[in-house]
Amino acid sequence: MSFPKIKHVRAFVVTGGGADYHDQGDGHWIDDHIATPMARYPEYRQSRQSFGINVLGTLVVEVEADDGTIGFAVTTGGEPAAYIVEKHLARFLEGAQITEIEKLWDQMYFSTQYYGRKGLVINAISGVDLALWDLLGKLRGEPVHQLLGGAVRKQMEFYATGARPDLAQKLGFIGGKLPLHHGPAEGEEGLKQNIAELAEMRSRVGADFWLMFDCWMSLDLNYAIKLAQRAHEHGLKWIEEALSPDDYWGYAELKRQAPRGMLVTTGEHEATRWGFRMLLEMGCCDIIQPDVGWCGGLTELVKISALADARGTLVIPHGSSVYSYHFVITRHNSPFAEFLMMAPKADEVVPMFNPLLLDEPVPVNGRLDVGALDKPGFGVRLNPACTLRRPYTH
Ligand SMILES: C[C@H](O)[C@H](O)CC(=O)C(=O)O
Ligand SMILES: [Mg+2]
Repeated sequence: MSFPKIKHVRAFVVTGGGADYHDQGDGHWIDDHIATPMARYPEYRQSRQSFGINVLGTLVVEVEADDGTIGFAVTTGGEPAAYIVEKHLARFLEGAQITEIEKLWDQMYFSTQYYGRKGLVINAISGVDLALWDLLGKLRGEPVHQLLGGAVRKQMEFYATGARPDLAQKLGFIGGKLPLHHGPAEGEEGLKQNIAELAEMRSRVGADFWLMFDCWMSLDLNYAIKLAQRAHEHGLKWIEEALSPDDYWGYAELKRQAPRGMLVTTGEHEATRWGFRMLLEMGCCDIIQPDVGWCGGLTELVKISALADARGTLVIPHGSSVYSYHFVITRHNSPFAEFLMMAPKADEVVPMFNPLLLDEPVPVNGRLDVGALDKPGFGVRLNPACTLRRPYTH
């Protein structure tokens, strides 16, 4: 069977929400005194935007085939990632077969390895990889989940990340993940406030609703162990990304010392099969949370997931909206998914990458039927009302 070849690759940037979900306006829960590694500096404690969390913006990658069909994807990375796509990665794609996704991934990864391996470069590769899967799905007239082997269940269940798990419960989600508000620099008083917030939420949602803490890399091991111990009596289901992503040894110790029954999760800032192999083999966590837009794309996520599956570890992708849903529905070791509440007060469901995508599926009553994903490719369109800027060409 012959497919058109890849004719052209383009990279655009967009600001204001989209895949860079931290790029929100004033008064949003996602920028309200959330614990971060930068909170040791009082001047950067109140707002993550103050230290530049939203400085990159969204990257949009378009891959056009000879017949004019366009696949696209969005991730975080903005202008520097657009440079990498246009000036470095595009050369491997243009003129290649669209069906050569494995080879193209390999070429993108190894040609950038001397300055890449994790972070921005892998975000750029992920964006290209997802655009290739979108294009392949469109050319074959099949949804991406079908290209991955097909759905293993008819419906996905979601937990919600945001400041109001009590409202998420009313909206039908199976659990709520709270941002941790205070880190080690705020001492015992901050720790007490963290526990008080959890206790308050527990009193609102009852005993059975899942509650989790997202610590966004902000803690040290001692604090993380104390937090886990004190949170245990309030039924914390998991403690997420407590430590620096580089501290594999700390995670292994945290997992050893976490109260029995509490899960340790991490991985949203980890990348590639080699990074996740470290987390898995060092016994760092119970759930890995790769972001498909940051870990190397779908081609890499499939490998990461196979490693995890062989060890009995769950893969619950971080955010990434529709790009992760097409994966989650195809894997038994991804039994539920995350939904990031992008409403400023976390009080209603709005599309995660709002306003950038049209037809972006969202959970209804905390659930999404596979039918909502049954469109060619990833099944989403770019919103023409959003201004795309192409900073580089080649
Ligand atoms: C709420 C967290 O600090 C972060 O913004 C999102 C995240 O880590 C997650 O969804 O997981
Ligand atoms: Mg997280």
